[in-house]
Amino acid sequence: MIQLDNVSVSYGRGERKFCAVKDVSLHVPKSSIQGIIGFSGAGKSTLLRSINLLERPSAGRILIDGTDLTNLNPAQLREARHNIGMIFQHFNLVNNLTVRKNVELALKFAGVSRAFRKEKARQALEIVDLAGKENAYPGQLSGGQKQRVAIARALAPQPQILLCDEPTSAVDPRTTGSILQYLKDINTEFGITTVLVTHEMNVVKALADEIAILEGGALVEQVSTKDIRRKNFIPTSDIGAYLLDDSIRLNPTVELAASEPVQSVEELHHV
Ligand SMILES: Nc1ncnc2c1ncn2[C@@H]1O[C@H](COP(=O)(O)OP(=O)(O)OP(=O)(O)O)[C@@H](O)[C@H]1O
Repeated sequence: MIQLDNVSVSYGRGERKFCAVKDVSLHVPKSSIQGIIGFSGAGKSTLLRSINLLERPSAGRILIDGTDLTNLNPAQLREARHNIGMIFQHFNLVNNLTVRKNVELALKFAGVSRAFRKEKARQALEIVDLAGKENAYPGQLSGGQKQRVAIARALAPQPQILLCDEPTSAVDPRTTGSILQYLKDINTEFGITTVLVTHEMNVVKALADEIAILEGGALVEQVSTKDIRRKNFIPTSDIGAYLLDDSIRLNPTVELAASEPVQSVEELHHV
């Protein structure tokens, strides 16, 4: 279970201080899928990254199964993060490591023995149907396969929570369907609580149980996909209205891209 209590996140200091997430409270029940949507710059990624403290809130609490992550010391936080997997828009694979070594990364950082790592990586790659690709390098894979490796990497430590930052934005529309299916199957089979940031209305409706709408860093609306399907949803925000149209993608400029380098050492440790 994830509980965000009055979370705010700021960037910069003094006169340059900018509040990217403003006083957001959100409850994500165990084993559910929470979508987060909003226009570009609304604070979606910042909010998602605050859940594992990749962005530390300037105010509020992040409770995971009742433990407030903002109160933990660095060693405790590292331990807590083993329970939280993360996948990124541009996969963040390490290009000079094989698929298997990429999947083993989080386990290696956790000090897991080589034999156990290998077995966990094998199991995780099986889940995403990449059992034959252990020795391939990321450069030899399609975008969809790279994202499946990233999913396997996030799953290998058997987390209870999976954070997904635009997981289908950098793959073609046909591949999007298969990535969504893997995420859905993983949620159903392992009961992993999933938080999904996306621009794509059809993606969030296909996957999420609940959808939170952010505008200017604030949570302006929350709706269940069940209510949308039953036509029980009367939107009060612009984006809420877009939810009724499957063809809309809030940020059409996202490029179908090859993988980008890992963005920070902390991120690399948190895969
Ligand atoms: N590291 C940073 N330093 C300063 N400002 C930042 C930083 N990261 C994000 N921001 C700003 O915070 C705001 C929210 O950014 P964020 O990436 O969370 O939005 P988003 O909704 O995920 O956008 P997008 O859909 O374009 O990815 C934006 O105005 C952005 O410019």
